[in-house]
Amino acid sequence: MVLNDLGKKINDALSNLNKDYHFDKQLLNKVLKDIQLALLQSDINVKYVKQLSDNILQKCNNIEEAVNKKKLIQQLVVQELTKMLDPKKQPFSLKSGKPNVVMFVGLQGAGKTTTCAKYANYWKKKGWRTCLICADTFRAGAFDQLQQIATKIRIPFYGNRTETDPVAIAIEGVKTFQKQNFEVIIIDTSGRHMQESELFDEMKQIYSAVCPNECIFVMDGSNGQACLNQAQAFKKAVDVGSVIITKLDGHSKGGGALSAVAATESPIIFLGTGEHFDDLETFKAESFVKRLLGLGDFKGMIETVSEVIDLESQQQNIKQIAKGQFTLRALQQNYKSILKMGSLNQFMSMIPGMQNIIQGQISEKEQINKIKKSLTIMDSMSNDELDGITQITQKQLFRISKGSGQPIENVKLLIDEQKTFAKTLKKIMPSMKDSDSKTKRNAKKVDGINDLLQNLFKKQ
Ligand SMILES: Nc1nc2c(ncn2[C@@H]2O[C@H](COP(=O)(O)OP(=O)(O)OP(=O)(O)O)[C@@H](O)[C@H]2O)c(=O)[nH]1
Repeated sequence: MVLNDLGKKINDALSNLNKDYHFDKQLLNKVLKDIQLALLQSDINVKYVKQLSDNILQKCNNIEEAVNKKKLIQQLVVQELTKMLDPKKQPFSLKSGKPNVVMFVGLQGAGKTTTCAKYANYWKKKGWRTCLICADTFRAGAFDQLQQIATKIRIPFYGNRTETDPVAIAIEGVKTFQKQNFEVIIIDTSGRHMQESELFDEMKQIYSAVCPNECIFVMDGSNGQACLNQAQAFKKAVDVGSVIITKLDGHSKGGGALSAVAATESPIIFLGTGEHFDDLETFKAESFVKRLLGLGDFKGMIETVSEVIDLESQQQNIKQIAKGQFTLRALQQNYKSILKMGSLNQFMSMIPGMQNIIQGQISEKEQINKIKKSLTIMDSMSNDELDGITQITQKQLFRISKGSGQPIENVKLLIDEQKTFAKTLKKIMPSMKDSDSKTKRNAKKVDGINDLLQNLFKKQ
């Protein structure tokens, strides 16, 4: 995940507090110094670093009495980092069935066009009627770039190659899509330099003309603490509702951008973590900090799982699983749910300790490919085969392999995988028999998905 190094360094500092050590003020100061160093190395503003360690020190008055000192300080670090990154302001939430107009602004090359596409893809995957408008008439090629991406992710696109007025394009695009009952109408605008007052005026004109429900400021995270001035300049010009920080992949100094934006009190909603459409991580301060420190985020995980799995419509599936019948169809449904969850790595980092397990294992792209291959194979199976009514014979193996275009070994591997999951579930199901509460059902789904995910991350 983003800022892996920071998380590792803070954890290294905390490991000095193992119970066996003799604890005194000197040791506490050393631990706090190491934490300060880790934060400074990831470019977090020195003012925040000082504030954070002062606050922790103040709350450590009775630490000698604490049974688990490491845990106490870890909790304080989580609290203080969360406080720093959480502006306590709720970001805009989309209204279902209504046209939500979302305008993207930012400096030249910050990653607006790419992020518009990622944002569109994110909401489309969640079932929203989403579309894209190119109101960038400044950069030659912006029209083609967005149109090509829109085609790739199958999202309706509006642009006008011959019109030179971005305001007219934005108005026309919004009108067109409103008439067609689109719910998320995304406007990409030209990139600006902070000194270019004309382009700032143009941005204000588009803003006034379309009155967006949400204005998102896209910022290049590799600019570190300079992000603060940029965010403030844009906030002054238009009513920036929230921020997306891009290019945080592999940027060890990403803490600078995070803390700088936090100072503007605009909620950060997503982080851009790569050039691909799926490289977008949702950002919630507490969840982010917990995952950063490898503590997992069960609340976030349950929310994610409940969001993508319609428990009511899956009653039949759950009943079957409860009887220990984990069929290929159940596996197919679970794999489809996993694909809907967005970033797999982000999901995995919600599981405590999983961060260490997945490091060095197969990449997210490889996992997704593996799932997609399995789904292609299952698409070539009959209903009876998926439901376990017919045994899959050698002849059927050949048919499925031919139909899916996958080698026969992959078909066998998938069937073995399903048998392993079924066995595991049979073992753990009896302990759940006496429960039917929603939370336990959700927790059970999470368990099942954990098993699947753990397996996916194994090197083949
Ligand atoms: N590594 C990485 N690259 C990114 C990310 N987001 C965007 N990029 C890359 O940044 C470059 C600029 O992205 P664009 O989306 O064209 O930027 P823009 O803000 O629309 O550019 P202008 O319209 O000229 O202002 C492209 O090469 C993108 O692939 C990210 O999260 N990570």
